Amino acid sequence: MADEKDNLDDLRQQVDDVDARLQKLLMERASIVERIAGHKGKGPVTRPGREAQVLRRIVERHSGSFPLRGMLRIWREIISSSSLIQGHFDVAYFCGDVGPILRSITRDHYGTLAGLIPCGSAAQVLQHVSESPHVIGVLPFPQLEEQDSWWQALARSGSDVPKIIARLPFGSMASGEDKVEALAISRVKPEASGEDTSFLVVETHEQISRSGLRDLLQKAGLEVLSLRSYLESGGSTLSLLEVEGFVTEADKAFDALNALEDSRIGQCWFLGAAAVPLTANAIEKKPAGKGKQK
Ligand SMILES: O=C(O)C(=O)C[C@]1(C(=O)O)C=C[C@@H](O)C=C1
Repeated sequence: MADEKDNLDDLRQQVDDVDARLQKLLMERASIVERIAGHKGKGPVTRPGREAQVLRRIVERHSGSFPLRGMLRIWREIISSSSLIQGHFDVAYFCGDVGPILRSITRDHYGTLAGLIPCGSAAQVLQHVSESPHVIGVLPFPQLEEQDSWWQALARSGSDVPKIIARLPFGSMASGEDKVEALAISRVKPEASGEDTSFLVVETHEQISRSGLRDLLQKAGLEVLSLRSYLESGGSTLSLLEVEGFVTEADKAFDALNALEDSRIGQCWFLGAAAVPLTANAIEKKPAGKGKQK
């Protein structure tokens, strides 16, 4: 029931006023972003760690009836448009088995204006990203027992080797598609967001059980969250590990692994890191829908 004090025209006028203020604030935000761009030089413009911090703050502050998922979606558009103010970037995504879903996850995350490059294979995505610092790649999250997965191509050294920089969807936005996850790769250096997981590849020369490998890594101070293994033709095994925290080659855990001097362990590579996405729980616990909030 409408409140008798409220006059419809007045209320619409108030909405118009709020819209004008919002737009003015977004234009002000854009001019600040232009100044941020001046600090970045010619390098890549996106900073996934910072983006995660911005979105987490949106969740913390949120209250009232405006749906949080919608709010996050708006902010993804703001952030992506703000990246494009600073410089062009394209997103190459793998349109294999889960192609249509990966496309919509990519579009949700990188916004309406990002140029999307559909790729028929993960190798093509990797090639686009390797060739340009202005291309981000989106690839399916590695599955448990895949024999041929794209992450093996990142297990090498070199400054032009792409790194994992983000995990999508970050805001668990498109309902029904949440179960499909993807990883974004780029030549941007991964940056910590304060709540991250990292991806490492460890080579092992002899048969070693999953739990044995987990124990060894724990000795080096690494908390393994998940592990995927791949047997190479030469007989050694490559294992992709997702570990707790932001752990780069510069981390003491890498030295600790070498210091173990365990002959079963070979090389170890840092593949990148990603901000831990918002859980559906964190989003749903925020009120949405009709009714006044405290
Ligand atoms: O903080 C920055 O570096 C920005 O460029 C601003 C901003 C944003 O809109 O908040 C935009 C793009 C980056 O990926 C991260 C954040």
